[in-house]
Amino acid sequence: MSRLGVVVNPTAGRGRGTRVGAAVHAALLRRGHTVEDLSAPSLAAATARARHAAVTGLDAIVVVGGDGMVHLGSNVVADTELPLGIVAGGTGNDVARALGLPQGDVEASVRAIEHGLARGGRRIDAVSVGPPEHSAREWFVGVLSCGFDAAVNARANTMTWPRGSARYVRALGAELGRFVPYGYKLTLDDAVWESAGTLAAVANSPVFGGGIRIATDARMDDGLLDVVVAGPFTKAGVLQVFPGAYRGRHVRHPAVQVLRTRRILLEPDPRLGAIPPAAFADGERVGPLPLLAEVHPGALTVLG
Ligand SMILES: Nc1ncnc2c1ncn2[C@@H]1O[C@H](COP(=O)(O)OP(=O)(O)OP(=O)(O)O)[C@@H](O)[C@H]1O
Repeated sequence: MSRLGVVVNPTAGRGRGTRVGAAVHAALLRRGHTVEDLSAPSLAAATARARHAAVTGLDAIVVVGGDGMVHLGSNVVADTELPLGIVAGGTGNDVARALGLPQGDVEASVRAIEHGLARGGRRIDAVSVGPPEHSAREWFVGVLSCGFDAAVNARANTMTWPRGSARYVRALGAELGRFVPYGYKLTLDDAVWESAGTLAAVANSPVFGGGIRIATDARMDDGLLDVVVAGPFTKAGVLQVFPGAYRGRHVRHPAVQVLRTRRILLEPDPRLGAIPPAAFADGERVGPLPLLAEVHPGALTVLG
């Protein structure tokens, strides 16, 4: 039987988090595990609690929620031997989906976690990111983006209505009205991409934004990042290409390129276009460019 630190996001899945969290606790206790509740009123407070508990001899950290909770868990256990269990109960479960983990099914998630505890878990890549001039880094496991979608995400976070995906549609309309192409300089292992552009996404996993297949060939255990860049679309072009991205069709567009690298320096280039929006990774705000991101092969152990 294991000693598990469980972090629940009460707001995940449109407010269903508390109920799902209670079901996870009950299921783990029923199966004889010791459960330590590490949930807190905010993401930052929950991260701090989980970090503190991680050094007290837990067998795993288990997060309950969406991609934001996977982000939290990754930032606690990446580059350590402590494994991460995921009970996917968010509105966006892109990382769980990419890993083939159950979604919205507590019993199946608990079985997957126990399977991982018994078999030792699965190693996947994690990505460190931070300002190039400082050594401070945070981790992500899904996709980092500093393109148009990041501007939409930031705008949606300032809105209180409507709820769910309708909020993103409203934010998209608002951002499209003021959209001008951004100026980028991206320095990869073997190439430099300097261009006006609409999209710059650094993908460790193939899907983000609640099902957008941004980097169809990205693998979470290949030691590589798939960098998806798109040239300067018009507003009409954005509207034309965006819906196809849910099926990964955008990569066929001549203005879209997919590059591969282990390390990438993302910088604004004001000569080429507007300052790109602050980056989001796993749906959480990271910060403005410049940013340096680097993949760490096998740095995260996931149960399941
Ligand atoms: N007590 C809390 N613990 C953790 N995260 C919280 C808490 N309260 C609010 N949040 C917020 O919840 C967001 C993450 O939600 P998560 O990804 O787990 O679920 P979700 O339903 O998929 O969310 P969304 O679709 O809104 O991104 C974070 O941005 C975080 O700031």
